Amino acid sequence: MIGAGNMGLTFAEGMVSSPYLKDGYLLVYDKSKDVVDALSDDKRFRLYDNLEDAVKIAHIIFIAVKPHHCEAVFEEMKPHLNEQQIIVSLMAGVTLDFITSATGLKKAVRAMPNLPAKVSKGVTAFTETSEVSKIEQVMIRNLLDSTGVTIHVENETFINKSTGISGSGPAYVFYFMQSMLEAALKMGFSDYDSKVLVANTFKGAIELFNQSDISLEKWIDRVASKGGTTQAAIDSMEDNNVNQLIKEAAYAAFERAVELGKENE
Ligand SMILES: NC(=O)C1=CN([C@@H]2O[C@H](COP(=O)(O)OP(=O)(O)OC[C@H]3O[C@@H](n4cnc5c(N)ncnc54)[C@H](O)[C@@H]3O)[C@@H](O)[C@H]2O)C=CC1
Ligand SMILES: O=C(O)[C@@H]1CCC=N1
Repeated sequence: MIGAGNMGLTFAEGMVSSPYLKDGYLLVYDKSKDVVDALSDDKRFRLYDNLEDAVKIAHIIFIAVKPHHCEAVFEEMKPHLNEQQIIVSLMAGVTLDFITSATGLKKAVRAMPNLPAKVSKGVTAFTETSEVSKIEQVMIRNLLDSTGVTIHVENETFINKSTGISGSGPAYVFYFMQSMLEAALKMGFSDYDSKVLVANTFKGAIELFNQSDISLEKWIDRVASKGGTTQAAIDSMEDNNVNQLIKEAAYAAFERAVELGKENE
């Protein structure tokens, strides 16, 4: 695992606690001394402060640095790679073409995870170059599944699209929660009560949604009595075009993922 920040460490932890990796089989490299020091007593990982030593012996190389840092990492690791190795990028935007040309590797996977992976509730979309065999796909999928659920998508456009829906999506949910929290505080609830009201409203609504095949529209109808309070709220959101604005936000993230790919060409 190259880069043990939010995502890299989350996946490293998920993978070592899965049945697919024995303790001590995951090599972790991060450029930051603080990150390496913080993990130095962690017996689950083999820590490296030298990229060359780690990548030489790895079978599968995960990379989770920020997109603008990857070019330097690829350049440094390229001389030490061999063509049997598989590279799995968790980075937004960076294309398979760029990854394969910058590393010389042919077997490459692009995965788009999200932050709930930290609590094993993540969702990851992935796709790969044609050189990655079916068996290798299953192997990678098993590792990605260690942080939640995984979907396979047919091409990279869907990786950029999933960035706009699920990769960035937790932030949209937090944004909506923040607005509701601010409304609760303004109404005079305490900090604690506001958090309890908001967090449990999201949690409960999602559990209901997951427990049946009923559409979201029908769920809205079940909450909203004719001429009642919910209808007043939904009408206010419709008048303010909130539905359209949320869709535009998801597309903005999708388009930014495409742009990030171009910036790394
Ligand atoms: N945070 C999120 O919710 C999501 C992030 N991602 C992707 O994951 C990647 C990492 O993001 P975060 O974990 O949030 O960032 P982060 O900043 O928490 O972690 C990046 C890590 O890379 C290390 N690093 C920087 N340069 C390095 C180098 N040359 N060699 C080795 N390590 C190096 C840093 O020290 C840091 O620990 C990004 O490419 C992002 O697009 C994807 C989906 C969701
Ligand atoms: O904001 C970003 O660029 C990364 C990718 C998806 C979530 N965080």
